Amino acid sequence: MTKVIALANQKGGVGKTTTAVNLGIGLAAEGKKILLLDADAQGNLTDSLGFHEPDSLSVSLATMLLKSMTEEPFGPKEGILHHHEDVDLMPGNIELSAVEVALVNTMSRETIMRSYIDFVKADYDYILIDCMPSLGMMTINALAAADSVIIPVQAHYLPAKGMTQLLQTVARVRRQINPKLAIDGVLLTMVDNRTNFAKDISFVLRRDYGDKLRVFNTEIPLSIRAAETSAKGKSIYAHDPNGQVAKAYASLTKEVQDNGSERRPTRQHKADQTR
Ligand SMILES: Nc1ncnc2c1ncn2[C@@H]1O[C@H](COP(=O)(O)OP(=O)(O)OP(=O)(O)O)[C@@H](O)[C@H]1O
Repeated sequence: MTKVIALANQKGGVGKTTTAVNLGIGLAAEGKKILLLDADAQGNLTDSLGFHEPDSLSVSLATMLLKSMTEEPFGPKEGILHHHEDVDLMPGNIELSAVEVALVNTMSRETIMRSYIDFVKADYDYILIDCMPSLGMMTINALAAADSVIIPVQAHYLPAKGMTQLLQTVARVRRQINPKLAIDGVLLTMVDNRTNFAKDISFVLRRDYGDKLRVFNTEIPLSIRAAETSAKGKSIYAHDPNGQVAKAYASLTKEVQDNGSERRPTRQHKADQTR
C-alpha cells in the first residue's frame, strides 16, 4: 500500500525540501518506488533535483490539479519527471499560486490534491509532498491527501507558537476531512551540535510536546555540505556520502520505514488505554 507523507511547517527555511529529497532518495535506495510532489510555488524541490528553471516547465503540479478540478482526462505518468537517483518528481512552480486562489471557489476544494494522488499512487510505495511554508489551501490539500505528516523544525528556534498553529490545523483536517491523518513526528534539522543551545531546544521540544508527539531520534546536523546539494541537483548521499548529514538522513529513512508513529490524536489514545 502506498504511504503518502506531507512535509509541513508554515515556517519557511526549516529543511522541508532538503528532507523531501534525502528521505525520498533514501527510501529509493531501500528499493522503494518514490514520487516526490513539489507543492510549493517556489519550486525549490524541483530546483533541488536539478530542474533549475521550474517556472519554464510546461506541465507541473498546477496543471495536474487544474485538470483534476475540471475533470479533464490525463494519464497517470503525465508531467512526471525522473531523477537519476531513482525517484520520480511531479514538479511545482509559480503557477501553484494561481491554482491556490482558484481552489477557494472550487467544489471539493480541500481534496483536489487527494484526487490527483489517488489517480497516480498505484505505482508508488511512498509519495512525499513538500508543502508551502503557509497553512493555506495548498497545505490543507496536502494534509487532506496524506496518511501522515513529518514536521521539520529548525533547531535554532523554539517552535512554540508556530507549532501550536500547525497542530491545530492538523487536528482540524483530521476532524473535518481526513480522520486517518497521523503525525509521524517532529524532525530537528540544522542542529549545531557544538552548541548547548541545540541540546536545549531538543530537550524543550521533547519536554513540551513529547507526550503528544513523537520527536524522531534522528537529528539532522547543520552542515554546509547539505546546503550545497540543491545547486548540484543531487542528494546528500551522492554529494557527501560519508558525511554526518548523509548518515543522519539514512537513519531517518530507517525510522520512517519502521515507524510505529502516533497514529491518532492523544485524547483518543488515552480513551483506548482506559477501555
Ligand atoms: N542540515 C543542513 N545544514 C545546513 N544547511 C541546510 C541544512 N538543511 C537545509 N539547509 C539549507 O537551508 C535552507 C533551507 O532549507 P530547505 O530549503 O530544505 O527548507 P524549506 O523548509 O524547504 O524552505 P522553504 O520554506 O523555503 O521551502 C536551504 O538553503 C538549504 O540548503
